[in-house]
Formats: sequence, structure tokens, C-alpha cells
Amino acid sequence: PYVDTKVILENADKHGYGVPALNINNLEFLHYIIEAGVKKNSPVIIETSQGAMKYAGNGDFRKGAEIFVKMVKAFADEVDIPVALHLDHGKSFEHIVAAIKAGYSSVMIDASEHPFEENMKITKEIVKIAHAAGVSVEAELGQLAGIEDEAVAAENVLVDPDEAKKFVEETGVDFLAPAVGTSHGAFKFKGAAKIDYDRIKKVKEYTKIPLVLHGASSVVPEFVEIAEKHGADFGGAKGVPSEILQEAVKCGINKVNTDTDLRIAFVAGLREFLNANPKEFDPRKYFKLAREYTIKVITDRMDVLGSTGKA
Ligand SMILES: O=C(COP(=O)(O)O)NO
Ligand SMILES: [Ca+2]
Ligand code: NA
Ligand SMILES: [Zn+2]
Repeated sequence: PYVDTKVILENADKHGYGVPALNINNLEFLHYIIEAGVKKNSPVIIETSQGAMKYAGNGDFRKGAEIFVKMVKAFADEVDIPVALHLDHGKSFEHIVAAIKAGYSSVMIDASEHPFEENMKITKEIVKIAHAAGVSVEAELGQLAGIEDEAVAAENVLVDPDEAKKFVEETGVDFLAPAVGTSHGAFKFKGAAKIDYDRIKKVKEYTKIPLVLHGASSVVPEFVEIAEKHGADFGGAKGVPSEILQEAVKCGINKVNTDTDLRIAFVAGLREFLNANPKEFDPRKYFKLAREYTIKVITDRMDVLGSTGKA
């Protein structure tokens, strides 16, 4: 069934596990996520960026939002696992309202590049509107270096747990994404992978709400190698290892945003298959390995995060 993200995350918070929040831009990835969730009996949070809404609507983000809600509901109505649809990194008022109007389960207002007071003011306004429509809200404190759809943050600004306490009390936001050292994309760390567990623990203690880890892809070496064997060049790619994710969940993370891992698994399978089958042009055939690898990276993540068997 199609559910509110809050239902999924409050259960995860109560029982101390993480739920993968998986980004899509098209039907194939949605298909694979649903298959993985059914296979593992795991709840799934589907999420789309503002750019994905525009892509699905062929330039019209309002149309894209409507299309994504219909697509996700079509699958959600056919399976027994809870499925939610979330707007990831909502920055523009119009995109956030379009998602609410279309029927998204939840929206993120990412105003984290603004000063604290401004972030709080903007977030409060979105919470008022979204809650009036029965939609839950995620916000972000601190900054992740790297690309965030449209905005590029210069460097990591780690969350201040005292600010987080005030922020959640004042805004009434349902979930919080504290910046704790991760970043988006495939090149997350120059040296060893490391995130600030102490900050996660403090933010959890002070806010007592479900927490979100952004930039949480592991950049799985197995799939990076396959892709590179078949012509990709991902030199220097490095992500968040599973054991760090598991520690982060223990410290209070409940929603684990994953986009890059799906992209790498898919393109590894696609490259490998196309290289080996020059005569093939049936998409049900040439997406076979891409499908297999993408489902694998998701089902492995459900096992790592502990959402397996929790549907
Ligand atoms: O935070 C993410 C995804 O991060 P990754 O690039 O690590 O998949 N989406 O909001
Ligand atoms: Ca941000
Ligand atoms: Na998000
Ligand atoms: Zn993110």
C-alpha cells in the first residue's frame, strides 16, 4: 500500500533500524526498488529530486510530480509492502507545493544553505502548509559538500546539536537530516571514510525524531569494478562502507538516502551486457544485468540497514 513516510520512519525509529530512501528518475528504477522490497519484505521510500520531476514531465515539473505519484501508487497498490513517495532536496516553494498537491507522502525543504534563522523561518512555513495537507516534512541542518541537484555547497558544515534541538522544537519538522560528514555522489572522502557518530547521537538525544543520512551510498567496489572493466572511468570513487552505515543507524539514523549506488549498479550491468551482446536490441533483454545488479545493491542495503522483514 501507499503510505505516509512518517508511518514508515516512526516504526524504524521505534525499533532501531534504517530504511533505504531510493532515488528514481524513471520507471525502470521504480520497478527494481519495488521488486527488491517485495523480495526482502522491506518498506521502501521512493524519492525524487526537483530535477527528476522536471525530467519525468519533459520540462514541466508539475506534470512530472503528477506522473510520479500515479506511477508509484500504481505499484504500491499491487504489493503488500508499505511504499512512500518523498520529494528529495526540495528548494523551491513551487516544487514543494507541486509535490504536496500531486499527493507525495512527504517533502524535504532543504534550506540548509541559508543562515540558521532563515532556514528555520522557511522550514516553519513549509511545515505549516504540508501539515495542513497531511504531508510530513524533512529538513536539513548543516551542509554536505558536493552537488545537491541545483546548488553546489563548497565544503561540509557539520550540524550543531544545540541548534538542532531549537530547530525541531520551533519548526515542528517530522524528520531531520543532520550534516555529519557525508557528501553526495561517488567521491565522498579524500582520505578514510568517516562520519561524526557523536553528533548523530546528540541530535537524536535532543530531538527524538527520525533522522536522515544524506550522501549514504557505499559506492560498492564490486559494481565499480564491473563498470570500469566495461569502459567506465570512476577513478577515485569512494562511499560509506556498510559498517559505518550500521553504526549510524545504531546512533539514530532511520532514513538512508541512496542514489549513486543504484546508478553505478545499473550502468555496470548495462555496460557488461551490451559489451557481451552486440546483436541484442530488446530492452527486456539488454536491461537484464542492469536490473539484476540494481536489485542486488538494494536488497543488500536492506539487509545492512535492518529493514529486511519489517514490512
Ligand atoms: O543524499 C542523497 C543520495 O546520496 P548518494 O549520492 O550518496 O547516493 N540523496 O538525497
Ligand atoms: Ca542542503
Ligand atoms: Na530527502
Ligand atoms: Zn541528499
